[in-house]
Amino acid sequence: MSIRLNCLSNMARRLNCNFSQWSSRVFAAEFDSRCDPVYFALSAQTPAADEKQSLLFQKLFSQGKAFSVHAITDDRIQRARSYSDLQDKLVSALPKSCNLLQLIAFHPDVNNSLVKGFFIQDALNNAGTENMLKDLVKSEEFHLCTYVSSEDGKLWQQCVWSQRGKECTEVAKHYITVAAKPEYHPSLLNIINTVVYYSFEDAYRVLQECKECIPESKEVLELADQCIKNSTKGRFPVIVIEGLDATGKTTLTQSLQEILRGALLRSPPGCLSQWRARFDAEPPLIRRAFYALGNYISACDIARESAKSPVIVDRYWHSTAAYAIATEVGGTLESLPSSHSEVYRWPRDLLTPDLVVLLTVRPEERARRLLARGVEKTREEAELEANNLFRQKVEEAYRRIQDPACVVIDASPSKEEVLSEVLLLIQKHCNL
Ligand SMILES: Nc1ncnc2c1ncn2[C@@H]1O[C@H](COP(=O)(O)OP(=O)(O)O)[C@@H](O)[C@H]1O
Ligand SMILES: Nc1ccn([C@H]2C[C@H](O)[C@@H](COP(=O)(O)OP(=O)(O)O)O2)c(=O)n1
Repeated sequence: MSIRLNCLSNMARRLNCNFSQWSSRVFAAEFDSRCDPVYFALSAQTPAADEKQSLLFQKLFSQGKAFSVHAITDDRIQRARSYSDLQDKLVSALPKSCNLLQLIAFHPDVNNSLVKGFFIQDALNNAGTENMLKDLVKSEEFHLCTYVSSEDGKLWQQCVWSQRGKECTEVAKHYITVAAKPEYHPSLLNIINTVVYYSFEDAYRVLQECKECIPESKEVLELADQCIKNSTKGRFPVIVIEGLDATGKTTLTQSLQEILRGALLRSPPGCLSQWRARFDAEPPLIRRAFYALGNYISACDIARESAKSPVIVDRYWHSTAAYAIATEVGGTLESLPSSHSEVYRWPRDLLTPDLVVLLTVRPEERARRLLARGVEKTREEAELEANNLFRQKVEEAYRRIQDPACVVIDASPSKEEVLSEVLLLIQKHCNL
């Protein structure tokens, strides 16, 4: 399957089709995270027939029958939750003959314009699939589109369906043309303040908007209300240890705590543990706001403790931003925002540590440690293991975060060697 799809996106590039102008929303159908999506746009006017385009669209839309679905509400919380629900419904209800892909719609270069949806190819063109999707539209939270060709198969149109009274009716129809690949992967449009938050207020606002649908938000907000805004560091150093799971953070932070006679803290802080699973089950918009607030709550503890002793912190803002960016950005390492992108900047109102150490471990060694530990993996960690690419993206995002940037340590050697290397670093950076 991936070979066929790979061919498809390469084909769009090779064909050098006549690209439509970006006046309208552009759609990107993502077939495989390792290659570019196929980009297409809509046009009210009949485009000139183009052999190459029709060939590409035939492959895209006529593998049996093609559909797309996306949530349409303006409420960002409801839209994010509807998208998650829709994914669960589609995964469980679609027949095996269907291929479920991610489809995103966006206005190039317009921040926060990205809307996530799904593209469905039904190889067997089951009537049941179409009826099931039309049923979904009844909730009025979603738009359903079907794709039809002209009789000669040269032109393709997207038909939009909506529930009108008892009937699911076609409400609009547009021609489809190939669109140029944008300079940046469209997922970058939705990082700032959608999955990575750069101020207490921005993260706080998201949970405020969730108070009705997620009652636990109120309790998290109450804890956030108690934390002192813009808390500042005491006179002792604050050292953050970062890295993927099983890179040795727990082992190292415990040793550092003993040797430096310091305080050991973590983000998210213990007071949020009871709600972590609840927010982990929510879409990224909400889940990442929870972790962002966790950092501000931890910052209060760090400020207090660093007045008394050195502070060692197990995960902090680097983790929050790196996982969020890597999850949000589709495609390969090249799709990550470039090194100087503003997405890697540190939030101005968050307490800054003196040193951030990133532990990296060779993939084979990390797999060995995970296996030896024998704990049940979180869904995300299972994905990390299955998806080497995702792991690389998280690590690369860690490395790109600035002010403070992290110091990268190879944590594959023995515990003792890793500890002494980090102690040397601490001496150098923190005057200890
Ligand atoms: N330097 C090291 N060499 C070999 N094994 C290690 C090393 N550091 C940690 N481990 C082992 O690897 C596993 C994961 O370490 P842990 O500290 O729990 O990682 P994390 O907190 O990053 O998930 C544990 O079983 C631990 O004993
Ligand atoms: N400060 C933090 C800490 C964790 N996170 C998120 C990032 C990932 O989605 C998970 C990783 O957590 P996980 O439970 O695997 O971490 P541990 O290694 O067990 O500490 O939590 C965060 O966003 N911000």
